[in-house]
Amino acid sequence: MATLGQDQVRSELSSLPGWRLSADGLAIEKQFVFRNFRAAFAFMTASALAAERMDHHPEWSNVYRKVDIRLTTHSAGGVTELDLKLAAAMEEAAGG
Ligand SMILES: C[C@H](O)[C@H](O)[C@H]1CNC2=NC(N)=NC(=O)C2=N1
Repeated sequence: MATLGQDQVRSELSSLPGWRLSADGLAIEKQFVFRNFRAAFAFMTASALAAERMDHHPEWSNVYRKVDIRLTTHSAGGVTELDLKLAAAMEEAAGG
């Protein structure tokens, strides 16, 4: 799958609140902050199921009620439509 240009990524991110292009320009990123660990982990579970359905997987870490996420398409070496789709699925999983 083809990588998207930085201008295209920025324009598509306007409909994904809190998401930004990474400093290296190769990924999109967001930190989610939940009410507590239970809510953070429920979000991760729902996101993991969406990721499996899409066969597209996040780089992420969790500390207590925060989840830091970086989405990139490893096989393409940058951001593709799949990353934007997974970000949208994660917004859904977060109740957005
Ligand atoms: C074989 C399998 O489809 C690939 O390894 C998939 C799995 N999940 C993936 N996830 C992400 N983020 N990038 C990939 O290139 C990727 N490749």
